[in-house]
Amino acid sequence: MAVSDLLLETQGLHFCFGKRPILHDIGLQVPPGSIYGFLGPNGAGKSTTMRLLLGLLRPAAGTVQLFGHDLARHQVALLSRVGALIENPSLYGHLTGRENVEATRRLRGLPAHRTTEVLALVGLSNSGGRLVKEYSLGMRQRLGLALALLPDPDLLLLDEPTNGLDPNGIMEMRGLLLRLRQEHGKTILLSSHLISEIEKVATHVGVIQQGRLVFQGSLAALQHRQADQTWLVLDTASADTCRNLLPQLLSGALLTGPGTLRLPFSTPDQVATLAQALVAAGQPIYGLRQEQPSLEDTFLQLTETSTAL
Ligand SMILES: Nc1ncnc2c1ncn2[C@@H]1O[C@H](COP(=O)(O)OP(=O)(O)OP(=O)(O)O)[C@@H](O)[C@H]1O
Repeated sequence: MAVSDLLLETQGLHFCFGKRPILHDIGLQVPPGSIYGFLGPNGAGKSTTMRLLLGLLRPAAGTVQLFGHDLARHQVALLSRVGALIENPSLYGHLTGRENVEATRRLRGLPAHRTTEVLALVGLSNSGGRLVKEYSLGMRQRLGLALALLPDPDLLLLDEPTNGLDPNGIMEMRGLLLRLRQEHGKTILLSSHLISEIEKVATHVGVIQQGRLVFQGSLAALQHRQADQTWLVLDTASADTCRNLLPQLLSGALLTGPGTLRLPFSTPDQVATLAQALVAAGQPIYGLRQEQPSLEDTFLQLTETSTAL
């Protein structure tokens, strides 16, 4: 994709807290109209990156381009087109949902009809008259999103928007994000440490591990990554014993349970040889099968093995 086609792009972004390097050479590429899942384990650097994107922190090196312009040079104008939900939204519990939206709307000098519109957008039209202290966590998150949507931004930056929500709240948030993209043309960058929450909504994915981007591309490309990889999974009585008895065949195998070993599948002959060797060594075979890694496995592999990249 040509550089100018990207709605959000960072180049060579570095950041340190004091002397401690936190982000290394982050090059995000967020296409317009995408839902970009920014994935990484706790402490990987997702929130820090999002703070840089919002101009809340300054990079040690590198640039942030929003809508084709340099954030450092046009911060106010560019951020007026961005809505953000970072951590828990600050809401007034003693006011109603509608009053909370009204307070922010007035502060920002936006037209009155926006309050009704954003409440409808996040599905809170009927609950707008209730006090926020009576809201569920899911409703609070959606109200936070309503505040972010007030200026009708082109880009939404959402930091772990489903964190702490129950399955129903997660489903509602997911439906809402899909609608915002499909029906309202929003581009959304959302962070999460769970691939399961991203894979149902994202069109694109960036995986960050220890401050480095270790994968970036379409969700299909991430799914494709696992397609050419197959595992051979052995269920037996004692995985450890098998590994000790057959070091040549099983030295590269991963113990995934007391009686389960996983190794890269190569050929059908490998299966036959292993089966024969196990029988000869007096070890039971409860199961010997080929398995395709799930998207979650791929994500775990990326975030476990990429520390040296
Ligand atoms: N204010 C701070 N001062 C010093 N170090 C910090 C500060 N904030 C975050 N860090 C460190 O920076 C690293 C990245 O943190 P960050 O919050 O960006 O990660 P994250 O991917 O958002 O994780 P989480 O999912 O836990 O929020 C972590 O090692 C964290 O300890």
